[in-house]
Amino acid sequence: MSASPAEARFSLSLRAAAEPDWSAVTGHRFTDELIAGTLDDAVLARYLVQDHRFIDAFVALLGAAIASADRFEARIPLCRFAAMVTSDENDYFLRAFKALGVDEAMRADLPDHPATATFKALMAEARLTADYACCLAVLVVAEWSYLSWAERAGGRLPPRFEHAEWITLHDNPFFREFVGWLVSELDRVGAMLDDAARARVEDLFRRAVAAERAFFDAAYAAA
Ligand SMILES: Cc1ncc(CO)c(N)n1
Repeated sequence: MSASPAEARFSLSLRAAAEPDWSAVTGHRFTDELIAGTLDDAVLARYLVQDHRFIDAFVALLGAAIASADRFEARIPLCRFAAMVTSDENDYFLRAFKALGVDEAMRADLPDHPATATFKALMAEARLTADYACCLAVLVVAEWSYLSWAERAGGRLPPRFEHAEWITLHDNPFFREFVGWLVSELDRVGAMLDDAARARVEDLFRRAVAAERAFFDAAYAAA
């Protein structure tokens, strides 16, 4: 996944340091039920309303990564990914809201769950560093963790599109290649950091994994 084994160790060590939260995210009950097609509609609706707001802050963070990347070769995959999220993925949200009977008034009335607020604040913090490595740390957690749970479906998809498409959006050749590149990019940039900068990346990475776990947990909290 990375240019050299020495660089590869940075992302793997970040992931290992984020246990047990990393495994709690990638093996979360939400993902098990999604893959099995047994996820409760109210849980999915609650999750998607909050996640659409996550995506807003996430696209802004992608923009900061695009702006702070050290070379044009890095801006290209980030731009392509931003284009996918704001087209195919946003379209999925709108169709899923319709299928689940979630209208715009309901979406507007629901407050941010504390888990959403925490995650949005973390993404804003990373974005406002205007530092490529810090932006990458949070992006890598979001995309690598989602690829990891989506891969567990192993190509067997549940019948309803609300479930199946949320899996395939996070496990398809384009997404797999992007996540592989994103992780190798964190390894490349991480190899150039001093100890203090490395510690900042580690801190953001670990807090992002904890935020992912709390975000899935929140979907099961009473409305
Ligand atoms: C909370 C969360 N993390 C990661 C992703 C993947 O982009 C997502 N859609 N939502």
